[in-house]
Amino acid sequence: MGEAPAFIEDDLQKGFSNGFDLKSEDATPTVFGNKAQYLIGGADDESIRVQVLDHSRGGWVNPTVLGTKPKPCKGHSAVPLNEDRILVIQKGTSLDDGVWFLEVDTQYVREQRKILGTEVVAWSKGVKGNAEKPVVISGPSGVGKGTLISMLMKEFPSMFGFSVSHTTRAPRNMEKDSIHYHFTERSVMEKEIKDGKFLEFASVHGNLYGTSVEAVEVVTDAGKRCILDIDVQGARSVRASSLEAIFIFVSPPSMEELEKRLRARGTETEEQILKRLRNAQAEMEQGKSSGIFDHILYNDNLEECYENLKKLLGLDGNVTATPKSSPYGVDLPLDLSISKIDQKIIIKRGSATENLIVLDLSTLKGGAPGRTRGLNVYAIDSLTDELNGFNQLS
Ligand SMILES: Nc1ncnc2c1ncn2[C@@H]1O[C@H](COP(=O)(O)OP(=O)(O)OP(=O)(O)O)[C@@H](O)[C@H]1O
Ligand SMILES: Nc1nc2c(ncn2[C@@H]2O[C@H](COP(=O)(O)O)[C@@H](O)[C@H]2O)c(=O)[nH]1
Repeated sequence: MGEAPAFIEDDLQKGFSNGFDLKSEDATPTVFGNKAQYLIGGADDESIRVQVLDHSRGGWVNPTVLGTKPKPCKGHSAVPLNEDRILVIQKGTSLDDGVWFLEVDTQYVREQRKILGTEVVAWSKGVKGNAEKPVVISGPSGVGKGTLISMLMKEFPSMFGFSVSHTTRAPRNMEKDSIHYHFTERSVMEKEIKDGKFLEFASVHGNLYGTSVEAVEVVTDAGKRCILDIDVQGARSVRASSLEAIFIFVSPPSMEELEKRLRARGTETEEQILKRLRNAQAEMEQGKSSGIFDHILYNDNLEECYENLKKLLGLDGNVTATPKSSPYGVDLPLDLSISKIDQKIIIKRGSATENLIVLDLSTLKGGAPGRTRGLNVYAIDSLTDELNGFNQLS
C-alpha cells in the first residue's frame, strides 16, 4: 500500500456487497480514506473481518490480521486516530469489552509488513486504568534475573505478573509447564510465530524462546504489571514493538563470578555451560552499549541489587498494591453515536444530550499486538460549553 492512510469515514448501508465474504446484516462495514481505505465488518465465520483497498490493483484485499480479534457485535462505530489507527467501538457490548484499536500504520504494523511481505493490520483491545509499563529484564545466563524476579513476585504478588515464555528447550527437574515456561515443539512454535502469535522470539543458546502476545495479555488483563525475562535479542525486538516498557540489564560483577553461579546452579551440562558463557560475552557488550536498556543493575550482593531494582520501579517507599480499575459495568447502546474533540471521544445514545460517556485517549500506552492501556473512561451528565463545536462522526 505504501502511503500512510488518510481517513474519510463513509458508513456503508446494509446489504453492501464487496465481492468478498464480509456481510453487513449484523455489522455495518465502514470504509476509510481516500488513499488507504479500510473496511471493517461482520463475516460468515462469526468474526470481525478487515479488508484494505489496494489502489494499485484496484480491489479489496484481505490483509494479515494480527492480535486478538474482537468478538462479533451488532455493529460498530469507527473513528480514525492520528492516521495510524482506527478506534472501533462495538455497539451493544459492555464498555469493558467494546473498545478496540485497529492499528493500520503504527511502527509495529510497518515492521510486520516488512517481515511478512503482506498488507498488515493489528487489533489491540482498549484497557481502562493506568497499569504501569511492563518491565523487561535481560542479562547473561546465570546473572540472577530469575532470582530477582522471584523476590519481586513474592514481595508484591498482587502487583506483578510473570510473562510465561514459550521455549523448545527441555524442562529442568523443578520446572513446571505453563508456570516456568510453555514447553513446546519447535515445529509448533515456528508455525505460531508465522501466524503472528509472538511479540518477540529469538534463538538463544541453541533453543527457540519467545513471548506470545497472549502471555502479556493474560497479565495485563489481571490488572498486574508484566515482567518479561528475555535475552538481549528479544529485548531489542520488544523495544522496536509498540509495547512501551522499562528495559533493565542485569550485569554480573565479573565473568568469573558469572561462571561460578552458573556452575553452582547445576542445571546445565558442561557443554551448555560453556555455550552460555561464550554467549554471555556478546550479551554483556550489547547490553551495555546498544542503547536498548534504560537501566543497568549490578548484581554483586543480591540484597543490595534487589533494593536497587525496587528503587528503579518506585517501590522503595511505603507501597500499597495498585488497585484494579473498577469495572464500569455499562453496556454501549445499540444506537450509539460519537463525537470527538481533541483526544476525547464522547459516546451518546442516539441524539441524547445527557448521560454521556467520555473516552479520554490522551493517556494511551502500548498497543498492538495485545492491549492498549491507559484508557480513561468517565461519565458526564451533559455536554458543557467547552464540549460545543465537535465534529459529529457517526
Ligand atoms: N547476587 C548473587 N550472588 C550469588 N549468587 C547469586 C546471586 N544472584 C543469583 N545467584 C545465584 O545464581 C544462580 C543463577 O541465578 P538465576 O537462575 O536467577 O539466573 P538467571 O539470570 O535467571 O539465569 P538464566 O538466564 O539461565 O535463566 C542461582 O543459583 C542463584 O541462586
Ligand atoms: N528472547 C527471549 N528470551 C528468553 C525468553 N524466555 C527466556 N529467555 C532467555 O533465555 C535465556 C535462557 O533461559 P533458561 O531458562 O534456558 O536459562 C535467558 O537469557 C532468558 O532471559 C523469551 O521469551 N524470549
